[in-house]
Amino acid sequence: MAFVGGGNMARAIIIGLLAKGCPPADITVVEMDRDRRYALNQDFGINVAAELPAASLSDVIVLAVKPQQLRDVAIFLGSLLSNQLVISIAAGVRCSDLARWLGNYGAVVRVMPNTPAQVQAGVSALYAAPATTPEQRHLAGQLMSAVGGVVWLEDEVQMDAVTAVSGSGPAYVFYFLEAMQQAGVELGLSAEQVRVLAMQTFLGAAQLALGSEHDFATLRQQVTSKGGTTEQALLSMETNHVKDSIVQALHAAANRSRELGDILGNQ
Ligand SMILES: NC(=O)C1=CN([C@@H]2O[C@H](COP(=O)(O)OP(=O)(O)OC[C@H]3O[C@@H](n4cnc5c(N)ncnc54)[C@H](O)[C@@H]3O)[C@@H](O)[C@H]2O)C=CC1
Ligand SMILES: O=C(O)[C@@H]1CCC=N1
Repeated sequence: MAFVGGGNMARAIIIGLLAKGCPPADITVVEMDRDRRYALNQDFGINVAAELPAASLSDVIVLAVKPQQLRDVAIFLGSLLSNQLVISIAAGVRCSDLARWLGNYGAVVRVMPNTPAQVQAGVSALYAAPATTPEQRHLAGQLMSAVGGVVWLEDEVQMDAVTAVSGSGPAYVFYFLEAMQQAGVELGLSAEQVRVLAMQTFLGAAQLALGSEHDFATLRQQVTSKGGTTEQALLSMETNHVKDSIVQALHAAANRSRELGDILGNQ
């Protein structure tokens, strides 16, 4: 398989694939930045190249450049395609626009992964363009399930919501962890102590929810003793409209995904 663009997200998927046992020789990355290219080769022993034709030798080509860089890449790549599956992980960009840029090439699957792919704990949503074959859909699902969970979408419009929830999601978790670390330090713990406490709390809570039949609200109530400490924390969050802010933030992310699709699709 080949990746076009060897930045943060491609790197995360590649690390996950290698840890899963994918041979380094099976991965090629086309990366235009010389330092990044060199680092990818040094760190992982994978094939690297500066020019797009190297990617067209692969059966699966994952487009992992920024959404704003995708059109130029696709226009060039289109003339090099024969029968490959093209996967795009770019936020916002719709399958129909990508297929058009590729020269009306329909074997396109749109994927929204996230960076925990690096530790095979990612989650990806996939949407296959109508012209893809069952084998191509299977291949895309296989690739992404090597680095985490997979959810297929019937309606591409849902990709904006997925991007807001799980694509950007790890950043919200880290933001919350940063806040917990700041507070923990202010309250007298060392940064390292809070790091462990906060991380394990997130992991443990997610694992608890995963194995539970209860909804999130019930699990929250199970922590919240009447007249206790959690009640005060949650009261403070309610007073400060924390939940509303988070809801608004996800709407802003989904809006941006839609907007990127509109702007870039009009080019
Ligand atoms: N970072 C994340 O958590 C996620 C990112 N995505 C999507 O993944 C894509 C990549 O995002 P990041 O990895 O964060 O960006 P990034 O900026 O770290 O990586 C993009 C890479 O593409 C390279 N590049 C640009 N034009 C190129 C060309 N013509 N040929 C070869 N290489 C080229 C750049 O040098 C850079 O290394 C974006 O479209 C983004 O929407 C999707 C899900 C999550
Ligand atoms: O921030 C972004 O645009 C990309 C897409 C989802 C996560 N990172």
